[in-house]
Amino acid sequence: MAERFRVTYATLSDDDPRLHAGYETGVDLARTWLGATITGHISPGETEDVPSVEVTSPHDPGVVVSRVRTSTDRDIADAIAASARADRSWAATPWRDRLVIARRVAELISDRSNELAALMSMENGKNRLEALGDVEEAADMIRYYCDQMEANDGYDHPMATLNPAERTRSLLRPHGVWAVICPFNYPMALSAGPAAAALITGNSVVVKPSHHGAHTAAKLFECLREAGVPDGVAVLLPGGDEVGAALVAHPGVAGVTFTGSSAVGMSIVRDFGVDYPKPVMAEMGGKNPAIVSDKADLDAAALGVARSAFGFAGQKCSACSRVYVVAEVYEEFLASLVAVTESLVIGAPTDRDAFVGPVIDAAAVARYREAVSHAERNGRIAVGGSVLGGSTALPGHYLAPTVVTDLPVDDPLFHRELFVPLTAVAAVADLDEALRLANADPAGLTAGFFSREQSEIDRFLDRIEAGVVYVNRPAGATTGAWPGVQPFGGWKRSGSTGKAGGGRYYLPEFMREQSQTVVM
Ligand SMILES: NC(=O)c1ccc[n+]([C@@H]2O[C@H](COP(=O)([O-])OP(=O)(O)OC[C@H]3O[C@@H](n4cnc5c(N)ncnc54)[C@H](O)[C@@H]3O)[C@@H](O)[C@H]2O)c1
Ligand SMILES: N[C@@H](CCC=O)C(=O)O
Repeated sequence: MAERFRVTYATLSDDDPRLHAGYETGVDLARTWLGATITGHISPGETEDVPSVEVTSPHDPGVVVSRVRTSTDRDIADAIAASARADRSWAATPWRDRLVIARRVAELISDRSNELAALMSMENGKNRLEALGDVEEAADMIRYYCDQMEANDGYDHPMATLNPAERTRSLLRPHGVWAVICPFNYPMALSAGPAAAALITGNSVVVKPSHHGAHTAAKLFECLREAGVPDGVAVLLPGGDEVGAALVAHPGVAGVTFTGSSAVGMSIVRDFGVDYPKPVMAEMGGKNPAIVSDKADLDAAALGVARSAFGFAGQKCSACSRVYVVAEVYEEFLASLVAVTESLVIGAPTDRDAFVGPVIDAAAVARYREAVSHAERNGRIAVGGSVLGGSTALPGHYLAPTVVTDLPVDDPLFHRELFVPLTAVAAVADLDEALRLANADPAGLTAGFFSREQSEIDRFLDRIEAGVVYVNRPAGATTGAWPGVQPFGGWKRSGSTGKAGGGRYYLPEFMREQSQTVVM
């Protein structure tokens, strides 16, 4: 086993050659997995021979990463039935025993972080440090949720009594079959995290990955099996959007954690639980602002904004896609941001030095082209603006990191989540105007602020409407939360529950309270 390194999203220095040697060994192993057929639960009578989707690497459309077999309606119905049967004994398994298994899963993930990260780099284009971070975040989420279960005594507590002959306890109990629907951009952390939370709290879980995360999810399922999660307790159901829709429409699903776009998330929030209310956790899109005061360290601000705007080519829900800068320092900040942006290395995600990799698909390239041409007509491109893919070195969906200026503050580029490496910058009169604009958007996921003045910091923290906020963070103005450190969840259009993953209030969302009074 390769030596372990703990890479987080705030890891800025990566000059240890052993880290890179480990990852490169992972690349060699992951290459041998390319082209595999990804299947999940296949019902008796169904075969592998149903429509499958060929998933190619965003870096190189000539590389087939996987063939994802589409789960059939029968697979889905049978998987949910099997999951419901398995859940009875899983829910009855003492929670401490469930934690032993979950912690084994976390160790297996950490042991395999190099090959899992390398596979992810090929599957969705995430660069090596970010992919290693995604894998390690998955393991740390599991560890954190285990610690939370222990810290809360399995959420089983004695209550007061009104009669000496009576004993009452309050306990949180699982719901049953829990669906986890995952986005393409964090295929380990955002499948393993919610799935582990569901399992630790005694639910069985059915996971529907994105096509560009299905291979990584299949490797997660190998860890679950090897750690001892019983058959049926965790089921993989690969497929497209229609599989996700069929899963949430099935009456046997008791709860759902969805992570993805606001449009899909809001439709699930509206439609899930027709006969009676059922828990739905929807973690959705962002349009995350950074505010730069005239009292800021402008170099730190430029670095933090660039890392958050262009890390994973702008494809994080937490990406910084709009920046409001107090007019006095606007030109100086912009020059610094342009310089940092020009210095970013664009390259194959498995390359050691690459910071910006490809975007996920041709649809993302089309969104970028449209946004750039809109910015050229209505504002100014300060840096970037070109489609780079198609060369021998960069055959896939590569885009230049782009900073757009001189747009009116109500321009759609300040409000549409684009999920490409493009950020819009505007000058504002003061912090009050910046806060008003930041809060005017219906999204409320993350936000960042740069200022050295405490009274301004207090005002920002008091008034900003977002679930995850950072002040003076060059490692990421709006990105880079870590489980147990920064609970991650959105306000307003960005999240449905007001509680956050990787935080103290997450596990109870997967359970329902029962008070039990017994007269002796
Ligand atoms: N708030 C967060 O924590 C968070 C984290 C990561 C990504 N995101 C958001 O996710 C989006 C990017 O991911 P994406 O492009 O994979 O999102 P997406 O909404 O297109 O897809 C997410 C998942 O939902 C499935 N799906 C699609 N239609 C469905 C339906 N009608 N019913 C059930 N499932 C359906 C997809 O197949 C996929 O597995 C961005 O908007 C980003 O901001 C949010
Ligand atoms: N947790 C990640 C974002 C996940 C969304 O895509 C961050 O904090 O940057």
